[in-house]
Amino acid sequence: MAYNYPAEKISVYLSDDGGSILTFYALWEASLFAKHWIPFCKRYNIEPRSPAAYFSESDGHQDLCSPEEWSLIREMYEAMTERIDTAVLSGKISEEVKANDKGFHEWDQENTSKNHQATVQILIEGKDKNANDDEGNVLPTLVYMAREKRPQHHHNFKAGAMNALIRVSSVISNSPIIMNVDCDMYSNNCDTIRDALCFFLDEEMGHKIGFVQFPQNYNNLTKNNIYGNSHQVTNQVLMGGMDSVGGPMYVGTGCFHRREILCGRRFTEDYKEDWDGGIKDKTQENIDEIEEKAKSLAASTYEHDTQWGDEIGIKYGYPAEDIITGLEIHCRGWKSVHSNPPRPAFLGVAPTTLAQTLLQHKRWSEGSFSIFLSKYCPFMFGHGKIKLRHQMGYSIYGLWAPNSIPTLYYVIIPSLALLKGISLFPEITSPWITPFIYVLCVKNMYSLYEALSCGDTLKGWWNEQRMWMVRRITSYLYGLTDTVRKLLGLSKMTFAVTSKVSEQNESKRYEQEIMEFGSSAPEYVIIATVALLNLICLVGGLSQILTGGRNILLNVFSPQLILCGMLVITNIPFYEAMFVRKDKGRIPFSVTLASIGFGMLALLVPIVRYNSRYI
Ligand SMILES: O=c1ccn([C@@H]2O[C@H](COP(=O)(O)OP(=O)(O)O[C@H]3O[C@H](CO)[C@@H](O)[C@H](O)[C@H]3O)[C@@H](O)[C@H]2O)c(=O)[nH]1
Ligand SMILES: [Mn+2]
Repeated sequence: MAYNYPAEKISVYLSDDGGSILTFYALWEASLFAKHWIPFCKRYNIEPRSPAAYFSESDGHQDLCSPEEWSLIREMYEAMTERIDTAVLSGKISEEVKANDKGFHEWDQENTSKNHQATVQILIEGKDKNANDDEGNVLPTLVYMAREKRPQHHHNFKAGAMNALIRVSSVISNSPIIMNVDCDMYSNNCDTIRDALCFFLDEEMGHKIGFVQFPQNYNNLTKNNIYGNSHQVTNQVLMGGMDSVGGPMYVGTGCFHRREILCGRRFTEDYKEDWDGGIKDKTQENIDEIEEKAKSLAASTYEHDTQWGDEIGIKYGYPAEDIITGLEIHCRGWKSVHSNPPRPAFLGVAPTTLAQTLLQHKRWSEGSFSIFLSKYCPFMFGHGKIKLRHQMGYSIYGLWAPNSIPTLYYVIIPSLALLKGISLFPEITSPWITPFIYVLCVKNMYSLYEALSCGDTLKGWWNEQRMWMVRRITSYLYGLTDTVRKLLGLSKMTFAVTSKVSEQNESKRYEQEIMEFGSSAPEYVIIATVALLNLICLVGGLSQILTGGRNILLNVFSPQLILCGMLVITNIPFYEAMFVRKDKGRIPFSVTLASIGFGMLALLVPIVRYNSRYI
């Protein structure tokens, strides 16, 4: 709401899929606080303009204005958050508060998060003369929306919510550009709207651009980010690279779309945006009428027998609705733009535990793989419509899930073979080893170079290598099996929302960069088994080579020894979590026990290599 942009041209919509009166109350409080906060931001040009972010990072900004004024606004903010927290704790809103706004009566009837009627409440009607801030300036329009949800109707998760928002906003503001941002992100740069509009308004290229995507950046990353969530390389290298062959993917948040494009429009060379044509002039209709009309558009049956979710709006039926929607837009002829300004446009919350990270990656890998196998496979769907390199850029994610199988092979079989004295690679002195060494060195050196040049630390890169492996043998494996199950009709699509809260000790360990396990999830058993197995194989293999005492053996087995040794070094935090750490986030004993069991089983598996001279 506090963007550096004419307020009468901004309308802000909050979609609350839970349909909670507490969320509505918080938004109502925010609408009152905005009257003081927005003029304060603009007067002193402060940044970031999310009050939560601003007050958490600055105590000493008093030199901007008089200390009294600063303290006053801060006290106002704190009093507001306290009132909201109290309401959340008690779980209800007092009658006194309810009397302030007709919107609270929407909850007079029984409402649950999965079963509730549509609610649309215009909290600030931007063009209303009474809706001014402290200094008499116009405020942006502010709307609360909870689409109707009924257990008997499928709600299509985030895509369904976005489509309801597109329709509801069409009768309230109908602005030609729609920016969307997830609930776990905030705006960090007050000039972002202007930045994005520069692309759409460009005289030469502007008419070709369908959306402007800002990267996902996080404000809670630790220095060496143990869970490999920095995404700097993806943002700068992959997205930047795609920018040169047609444009980055739509990644679901921090993105500006043309409304018409979300509604299915194809690109034509003579396309020209009608900047004022569609915008609603609200003075003729009264608010109640608009709200009623908007509610009917957010009904759970509205989309039945329509093109919504297919030809119109965000696509349904895939866990990564964003990627597929972006692909379709590109295939309809539009370009997109990757904009990565030095001051990040949006900041969000990265997962702070291993479980959250793995869950997120499971959804991404599963979503992208099911796209790859569907009629939207970038190579087929994009054939003849987008460049081959663009198709390849799209497919990197698509092949994450099947990548779990070769990775599992590489982290288990060569090590086991080492223990059993079976050689799988050419001798270290043979010229045939060159491709292996070349791939190993070049891949690692290049990824190290990329990471460092994108601002990651050396240790951060190393942690990323560990997570690279862990994600492949857990999340991606699950993504693969779940996709196959879905193909066979054994399970249905879900959208596992990533949790955004962690317990205090957990957060402390996150800040200290200590990996969080704590529960006995099956994926931890996989991680622990692989770690233990490699340790046993390394010790066993090494001692055999040493006792064998023959130079030839070392010669033959060094590739496997190097691989196994590297795995063991990568896995050090897992050994610590199993055998050294005492805190609650360690790997539970039951997991260690199970992985010892599985490790034993794996040792029993016979490995046979035909035509080998060394068995
Ligand atoms: O039934 C639902 C489920 C989710 N959401 C919203 O969807 C957003 C994304 O969910 P989140 O749990 O934050 O998922 P992430 O793992 O962070 O999502 C990433 O990946 C998704 C695709 O898988 C994209 O849609 C997101 O934009 C992108 O941030 C949030 O704002 C949710 O409120 C809904 O509105 N309704
Ligand atoms: Mn998110």
